[in-house]
Amino acid sequence: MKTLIINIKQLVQVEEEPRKWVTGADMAKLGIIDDAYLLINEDKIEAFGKMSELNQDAIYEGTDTVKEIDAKGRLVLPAYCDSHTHIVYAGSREIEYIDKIKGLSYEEIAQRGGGILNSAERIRKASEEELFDSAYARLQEIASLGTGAVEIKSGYGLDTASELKMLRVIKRLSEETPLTIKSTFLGAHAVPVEYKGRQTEYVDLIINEMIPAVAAEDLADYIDVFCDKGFFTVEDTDRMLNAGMKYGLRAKIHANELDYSGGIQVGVKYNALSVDHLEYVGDEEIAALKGSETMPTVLPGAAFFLNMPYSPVRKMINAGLPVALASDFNPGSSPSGNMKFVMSLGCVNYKMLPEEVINATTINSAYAMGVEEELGSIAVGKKANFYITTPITGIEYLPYAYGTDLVEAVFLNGEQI
Ligand SMILES: N=CN[C@@H](CCC(=O)O)C(=O)O
Ligand SMILES: [Zn+2]
Repeated sequence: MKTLIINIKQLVQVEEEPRKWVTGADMAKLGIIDDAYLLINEDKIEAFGKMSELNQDAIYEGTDTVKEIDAKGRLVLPAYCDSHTHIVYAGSREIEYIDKIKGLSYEEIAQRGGGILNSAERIRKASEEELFDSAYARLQEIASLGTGAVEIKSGYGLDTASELKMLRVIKRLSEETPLTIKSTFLGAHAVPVEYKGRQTEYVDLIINEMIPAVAAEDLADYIDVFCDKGFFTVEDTDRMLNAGMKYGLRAKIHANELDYSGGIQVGVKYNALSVDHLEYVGDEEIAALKGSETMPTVLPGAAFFLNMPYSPVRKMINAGLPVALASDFNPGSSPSGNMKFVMSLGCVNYKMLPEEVINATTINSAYAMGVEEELGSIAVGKKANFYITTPITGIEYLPYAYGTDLVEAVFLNGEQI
């Protein structure tokens, strides 16, 4: 079955030659075809181009069914790739939100047993079924907002059985939803209460028990560590990434959210796919990232929600680096997976241009979750994951109208959801 979309006002993020990522000044460039068509064959992109070049007869030849959609006045963009989320969780944390409004810091809330440990207590009590159902509903919500691929972390279990439970839920989500899902083991998200004061022993548990168990069931694509002040040290991180590497788990880590933690450097040392958060980035961190294969990933929703300093995105782009943006959807620091709002925050708070935030949430975030060969742009042979907007003026309107849902239809694997 083929789907032909005609009269597209702007077909956005088209690539004749697929790239792995977009860096530096190129981030402000975007392939756009005005007055375009897009042809889908089953679950893949078969062709695209200008309406004036469309040969309808050739498309209909030898095909029984061609579904035609007239997109007059509308834009078509590749679905977002959200490369950093914690979407499997039990219960919201609006009480901490109030504590934050009253002036408590993220670290103070964590020290009082709130934060990640609060979510850990709840996830340990929750059944796999409950976790699946709530995460499934969140995935449906983000898919309706235009997200087609998502990375999901464990990290609220903090004991072997509960971490495995979370990862099994992620596996089931990837089997039972049309979204493309990558799974990350984050046993080193925080030290659980029962290991308080015994951090090294908890790290030993992760290395000797959790990582082998995760690998034995083939439950994760990546390994993550929260390498930051008050959480895991560079030495802990080094040990865990080294252990993960032996089981084929590439690093994708939380780094430099709370301080110049050394997380970026240790991530690059292990050829991490991405280092995420990056509120504290100076010349040394930029030098470490230059020439590496590691995607600097910024999480504007978390910095906004926690009222944190903003990552020096402009400085990184000016230094020629690529930058990805992700939602960090989680109950504590970013209770939203709305990638259009992430783009708006990128523009307003990080002075990124609309072209830059689109690159950062599509091709670059696809790289940051290891799916850039199949997703993240409109290119022949790539998976047909895209959305059609409501009638709008152009790409600038997307981040500008920050509170309006402008998604009219979402297609994942060639099918409208
Ligand atoms: N910074 C570390 N971890 C999460 C927060 C998780 C939570 O507070 O529950 C993050 O990415 O923001
Ligand atoms: Zn996170």
